Amino acid sequence: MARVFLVVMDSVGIGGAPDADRFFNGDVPDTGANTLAHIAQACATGRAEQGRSGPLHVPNLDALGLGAAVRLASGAATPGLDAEPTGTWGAASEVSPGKDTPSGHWELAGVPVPWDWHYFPDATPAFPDDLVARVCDIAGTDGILGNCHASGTAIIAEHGATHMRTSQPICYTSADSVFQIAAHEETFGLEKLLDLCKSLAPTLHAMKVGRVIARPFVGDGPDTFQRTKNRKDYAISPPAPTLLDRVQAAGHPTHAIGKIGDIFSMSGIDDVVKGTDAELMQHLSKAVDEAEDGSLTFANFVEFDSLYGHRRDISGYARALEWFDAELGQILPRLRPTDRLILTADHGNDPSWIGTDHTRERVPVLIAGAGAGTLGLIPFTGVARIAARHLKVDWT
Ligand SMILES: O=P(O)(O)O[C@H]1O[C@H](CO)[C@@H](O)[C@H]1O
Ligand SMILES: [Mn+2]
Ligand SMILES: [Mn+2]
Repeated sequence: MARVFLVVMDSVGIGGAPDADRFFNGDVPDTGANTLAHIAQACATGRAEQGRSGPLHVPNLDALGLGAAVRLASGAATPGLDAEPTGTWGAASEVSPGKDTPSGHWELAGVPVPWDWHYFPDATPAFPDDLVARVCDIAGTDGILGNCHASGTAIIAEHGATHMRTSQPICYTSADSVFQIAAHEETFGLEKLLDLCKSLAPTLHAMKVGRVIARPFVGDGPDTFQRTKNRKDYAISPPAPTLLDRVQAAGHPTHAIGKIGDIFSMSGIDDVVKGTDAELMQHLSKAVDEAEDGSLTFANFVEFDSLYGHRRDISGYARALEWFDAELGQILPRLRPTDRLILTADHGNDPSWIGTDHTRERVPVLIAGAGAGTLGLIPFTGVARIAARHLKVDWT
C-alpha cells in the first residue's frame, strides 16, 4: 500500500516568484533572489570554497529534476546541474502574504494563510510598552534587552553578557512575524525560558504574531556563546484542517520529523522526533524502512535556513546541500515501488542576497517513485493534493 514521505528542505528556493517585488530585505525587493541558482553559480566560479570545492555536486537531487526545476521557475543558469530528469519535477508558487516558515508549510499542506501577519516595526524600540511590561512581569525583571530587529547570533554576542548579569531576557524580531527570546540555558534556565514563551504566546497570537520562539544559548562570553538545539517555537494553529489533519482523520498514521510538530502545533500528528539535521536524516532513513502502509511522514530539514541562509554563508549552504544529496542517495534505493518521496521547500533564503531574512521565491517539487514526468508550475497547495491523492485521502 502507498506511503508518502514529504520532505521540506527549509529555504531551498529556486527564484522566479511572480510577487517577489512585494517582499523585502531592508529596502531591497526580493526580485531576482534565487537561493539554489546563486549557490550553484558561486560554486562554479570558485566563490564557495570553504570546506568544499568546485561546482555544486548534487547528482541525486539533479537527477530527480532540481536543475530543470530551477530553469523552469526562473530561467536562471544552473552550472553543474544539467541532468535529464528521471523523477517527476516542477516548481511551486506561494500565495500566502508571508515568506515565513509556517506560511510556507501550511500552504504546502493545503492551507494558504487567510490573514495578514503582524510584523513589528524595524525601529528601536520595536515592541509596544504593554508587551514589554508583560515580559518583565512574567520574567521578574525591570527591563528587557534588544527590543529591535536583529540577527540571533549577533544579538546574543551583543547582549549575552549583560543578560547573564541582569537576567533581563533578550527580545528581538525580524522581517518574519516572530517574537524571539534568547536566554542563557544555565544562568536564566531553560525551563524558565520555555515557560516565559509559552505564557506570552496567547497574547502574541491574538496580535497575529505567528510565533513566539525560545532561543536558548550557552557559553561564557561573546566568543563562546552558542545557541542550543533546545529552540522551541510556539506557533499559531493553522486556520483550517491541513493535509496532516485530513490524513489522520482518514485513519492513516502521521509522523513528524523535526520542526513539523511545532509548525503545525502538533495538529494531525501522531508522533514527532527532533534533533540536528544529521539526526533527522537517521530518523527519515528509519521511517523509510519502518513506516506503516498508508502513512504520511512529514519532515523538515532546517539547517539550510538557520545555519547558512540567515547567516549568508554560501559555502556552508553548498556543503549542506551536498551532504543532504549524498544522504538522499542512500535512501532513494530503499523506497518501495508504491512509495512517493516528495522533496520541496517553504521559501527562499538566498545566501548571496543582502540582509539576513528569507527571500520570496518559487520552490522545487521533486517526486521520487513516480517515474520521469513534469508537473510544470503549480501552486504550493498542489503538493498537498499530490500527497493526498497518492494516499487515497479525499481532497476537494
Ligand atoms: O537570526 P535568527 O535568530 O536565526 O532568526 C531567524 O530565525 C527566525 C525563525 O525561523 C527568523 O524569523 C529569523 O529571524
Ligand atoms: Mn523555513
Ligand atoms: Mn528562517
